[in-house]
Amino acid sequence: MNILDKIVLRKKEEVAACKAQTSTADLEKKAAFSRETYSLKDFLTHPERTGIIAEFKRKSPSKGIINNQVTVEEVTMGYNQAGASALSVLTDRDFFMGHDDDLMAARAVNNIPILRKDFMVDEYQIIEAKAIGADIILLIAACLTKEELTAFAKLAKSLGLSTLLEVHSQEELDFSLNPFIDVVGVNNRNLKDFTVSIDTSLQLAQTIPSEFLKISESAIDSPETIKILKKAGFNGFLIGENFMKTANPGKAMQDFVHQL
Ligand SMILES: O=C(O)c1ccccc1NCC(=O)[C@H](O)[C@H](O)COP(=O)(O)O
Repeated sequence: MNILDKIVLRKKEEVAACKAQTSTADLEKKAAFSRETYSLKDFLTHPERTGIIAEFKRKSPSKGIINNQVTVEEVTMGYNQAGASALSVLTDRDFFMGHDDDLMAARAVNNIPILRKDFMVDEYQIIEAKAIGADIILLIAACLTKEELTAFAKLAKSLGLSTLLEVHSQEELDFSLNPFIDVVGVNNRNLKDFTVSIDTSLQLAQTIPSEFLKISESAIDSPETIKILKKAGFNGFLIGENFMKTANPGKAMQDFVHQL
């Protein structure tokens, strides 16, 4: 079984356990559920923001521990000050050492959009995302059917959340677009075998319909790569490891941005 299938299998068990503990009616009573959300599209195109979606990621299946010596507050505030258009916070525990508490902590100290970076397999998680203070959900085409992608994005829209659709191939792009999607992300990492190539973004750039903003995700490790991706038409760039592997990820992003 590949890693993505393992993650999805475990996620379905986790969600079933959460549902047994906390109802959606209880989630809807949380204070964050009623807050006004920030729009990913607005912040990606804001002239004073960089287009970078900066990720808080302690660990990953491909790299193991990246950094577990920093706090979510210091890192996300550093990213915000360095001009992030949005924050991405991993909430998956078993494979990424994330937690819902990390997102809530980031929410408490930041006023820019936050992506709940997790593997969405059930509508319950979308309601939960709103209840913990997220503004954006991620839908990974490789894990979902066309019907699920439409239903999940439609629910997100009805809650005021932005949807980032993630694809890795032309085939995924062809079946997964729907009118409720806000932004299309091309993941340069093959989540089944961990190989990475920026060419994935460059190849798909032209075939993403122009009504969608587009972002490139993963393995972005230099300002030169951003310049190439911008030329290819990308509006946003999801970066995790390149910043998180340093002792001060916020400062690393600031230095990176100065070279753009
Ligand atoms: O990063 C992994 O190893 C991974 C493995 C399996 C599923 C998802 C995975 N990563 C999620 C991501 O796409 C990245 O965290 C994100 O795009 C940032 O990538 P990077 O800048 O390379 O840390």
